[in-house]
Amino acid sequence: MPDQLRIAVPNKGQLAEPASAMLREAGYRQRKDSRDLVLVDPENQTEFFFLRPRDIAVYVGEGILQAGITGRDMLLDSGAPADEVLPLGFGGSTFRFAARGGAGLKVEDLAGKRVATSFAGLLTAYLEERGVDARVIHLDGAVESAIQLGVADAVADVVSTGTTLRNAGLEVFGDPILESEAVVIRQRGADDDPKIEQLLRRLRGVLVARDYVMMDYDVHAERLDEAVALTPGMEGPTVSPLHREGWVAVRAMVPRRSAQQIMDDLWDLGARAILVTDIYACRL
Ligand SMILES: Nc1ncnc2c1ncn2[C@@H]1O[C@H](COP(=O)(O)OP(=O)(O)OP(=O)(O)O)[C@@H](O)[C@H]1O
Ligand SMILES: O=P(O)(O)OC[C@H]1O[C@H](OP(=O)(O)OP(=O)(O)O)[C@H](O)[C@@H]1O
Ligand SMILES: [Mg+2]
Repeated sequence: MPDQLRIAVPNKGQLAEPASAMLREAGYRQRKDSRDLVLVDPENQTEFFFLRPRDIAVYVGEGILQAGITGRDMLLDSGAPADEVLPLGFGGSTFRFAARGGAGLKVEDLAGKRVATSFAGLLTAYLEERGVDARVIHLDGAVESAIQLGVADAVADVVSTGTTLRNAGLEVFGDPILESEAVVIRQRGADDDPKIEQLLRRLRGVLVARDYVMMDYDVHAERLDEAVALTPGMEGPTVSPLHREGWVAVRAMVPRRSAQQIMDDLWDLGARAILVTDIYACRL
């Protein structure tokens, strides 16, 4: 098919499940068997290729696949000619230096030392920028063991909760090298593509539906300005007349995480019949 969209999705690891869940929420078919390598979604004229997250930037950078989901850290580490076009709000992690607890290292102290990492591209660029001449030891994973096993003096690794580091008796030092999360990537300089625009609009819709709720309430017209200040909505709330003298009904989207506080504040203003509902999907 000529305008079939080809999209790369992580096949395993931390991003695989949440990436597929998000695409499913956006109305795309996703694989049922985690060993499937390709899934055709004829309704959306889209083919999904399940690939190692580390390889996704390579396929997209070469222009073989038109977009992909991977980690920002993996995109930058690859050096592939691809750019981030939409952050997706999951797979959040920080790329950081760590060493034995109490070692008291600073980044400048790494000169002449060995630093193990599975992100050699990112680490080398960071050390070069700061003029620190350290030896980068490239490992595939489980980097936290490198110090105890004596292959490195420090590591640079992905930290999420910090549990893995703690269990290995390591402590972070220096500023975070990179804040990462899952992102949609496209080939650098790729032409606009209506199918990609549609994919991005759908994913943005999922992000909004996850982060916002719809709030409805009734309030006395005299307190409307104060109420609207609490619930400004995206482009101003909908205000409709109520079949009750002096009262209006208001409807606005509010951030999910502050919904309870906003309800309390509206209540204190005299608002009543305050209802919160989930947004199933949206295009803003
Ligand atoms: N514990 C974590 N929490 C959140 N995100 C993480 C975590 N570990 C890794 N990530 C992020 O997920 C992305 C993919 O990493 P992941 O660990 O799944 O791949 P991998 O190391 O190549 O695969 P595997 O660990 O299965 O060998 C990266 O962008 C990384 O920053
Ligand atoms: O801070 P935490 O919540 O403990 O998470 C961080 C750990 O998660 C990832 O490991 P993964 O399970 O992907 O194994 P890997 O090192 O083989 O990639 C990452 O490489 C860290 O080791
Ligand atoms: Mg990993």
